[in-house]
Amino acid sequence: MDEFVTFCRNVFVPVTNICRNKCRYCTFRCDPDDPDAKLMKIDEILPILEDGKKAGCTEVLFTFGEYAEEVPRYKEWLEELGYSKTVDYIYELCKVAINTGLLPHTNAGVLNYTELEKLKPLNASMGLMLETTADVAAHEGSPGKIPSKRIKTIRYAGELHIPFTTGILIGIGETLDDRINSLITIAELHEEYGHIQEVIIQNFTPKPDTPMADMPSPTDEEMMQAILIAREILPDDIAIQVAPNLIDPYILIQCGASDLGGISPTTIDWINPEAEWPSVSELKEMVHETELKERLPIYPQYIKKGWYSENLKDLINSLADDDGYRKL
Ligand SMILES: O=c1nc2n(C[C@H](O)[C@H](O)[C@H](O)CO)c3cc(O)ccc3cc-2c(=O)[nH]1
Ligand SMILES: C[C@H]1O[C@@H](n2cnc3c(N)ncnc32)[C@H](O)[C@@H]1O
Ligand code: MET
Ligand code: SF4
Repeated sequence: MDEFVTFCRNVFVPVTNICRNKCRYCTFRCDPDDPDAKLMKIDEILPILEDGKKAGCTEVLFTFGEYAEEVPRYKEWLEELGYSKTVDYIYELCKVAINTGLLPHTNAGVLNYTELEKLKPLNASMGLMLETTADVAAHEGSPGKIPSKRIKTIRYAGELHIPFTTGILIGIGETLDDRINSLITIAELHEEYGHIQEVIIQNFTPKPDTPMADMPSPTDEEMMQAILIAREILPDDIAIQVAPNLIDPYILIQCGASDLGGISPTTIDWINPEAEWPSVSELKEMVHETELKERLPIYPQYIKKGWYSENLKDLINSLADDDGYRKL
C-alpha cells in the first residue's frame, strides 16, 4: 500500500456526444436526431472553464464520442463552427483552456499519429481506455473498440512522449484471463515507451435503457482481485486509479489502488451522470487514515522528465510545487 493516494480537481466538458461507435454499456453517446445530441460551442464552454478555475481546478477533461466526423449531421455542425476536422476544434479548445489557466486532458477515442502529434503541445496528458483485449459482444458495432486499434493509439502516444492514461473496464463480458492479458499488454507498452502514468480499473455500471441494463456490476471481490493483479503486473511507476463515485475506494486502496482520478467541484461525471462526485472532505473521510494528495493531470515524474511543451510551462510551474504535486 502506498503512503498516500492522489486525486485531481477538474472540470468535465462533454464536447460532443456524437460517436461512430455503439458500445452497449454507454449512455454518453447520442444519435444525431436525439434532443440531447450536441456539439458544444466555445461560448458555452468558456464559462464552465472559468467556474472551474475559480473553484481551484487544475485540469479540464475534454471528452468526445469517437470520430464523430463519420456521422454526416455532425460534419455540418462542425462546419457551422468553422472547422472541418474535430482535431482542429480540439486544438482551439485546448488553447482557450490554457488561457483560462487549466491544463487540458483530452480523451477523444482512437486517434491517429498525426492527430496526436497536433494535440500533444496543448495537452498536459491524454487518455484512451484500452477497455479489454478480448473480443466482447459489448463492442459489436464499435469499430473503434477493436483492441488492435486502441493499442495503436496508445503506442503512437508513447512514440510522441505524451503522458498517458489508459485502463480496463471490468464486467463487460471479459474473463479473468482477458483481464490479465489486457494488463500485460499495457505493461508491455509502458516498458517500451515509459508513457503510462495511470491505469484506470473501472467497474462497469449498468445504465437503464442500454442493452446491458440487466448485466450485473462486477462484485467487490472481482474488483479487489483486479487491483491486486494489476499491482502485480504493472510496473511500480504506474498509478492505479479507481473512481470514488462508482465504488468505495477504501478496500481497493488496501489492494494497491493509489489514485482517485479527477473529481469535480463544479461539473458532473458525464459518462456516469447518476454517480455524484464526493467533495474533497468526503473523499478524506472515504480514505480514512490514508493521506490524500492533490496532483495535476500530468504526474510528477513527467513534469521532472520535461514531457510537456513550452505552451504549458508557465502554467505547470505556477500550479506545481517542487515535488510536482499541486502547490498549496
Ligand atoms: O469523470 C470521469 N473521468 C474519467 N476520466 C478522467 C480522469 O479521471 C482524469 O482526467 C485523469 O486522471 C487525469 O487527471 C478518464 C480519463 C481518461 O483518460 C480515460 C477514461 C476516463 C474515464 C472517466 C470517467 O468515466 N469519468
Ligand atoms: C471514458 C470511459 O468511460 C467508460 N464507460 C463508458 N460507459 C461506462 C459504464 N456504463 N460503466 C463504467 N464505465 C463506463 C469506458 O471505459 C470509456 O472508455
Ligand atoms: N468515446 C471515447 C472512448 O470511448 C471517449 C470516452 S467514452 C465517452 O474511448
Ligand atoms: S463509450 Fe465512447 S466510444 Fe463507446 S459509444 Fe460511448 S462515447 Fe462512443
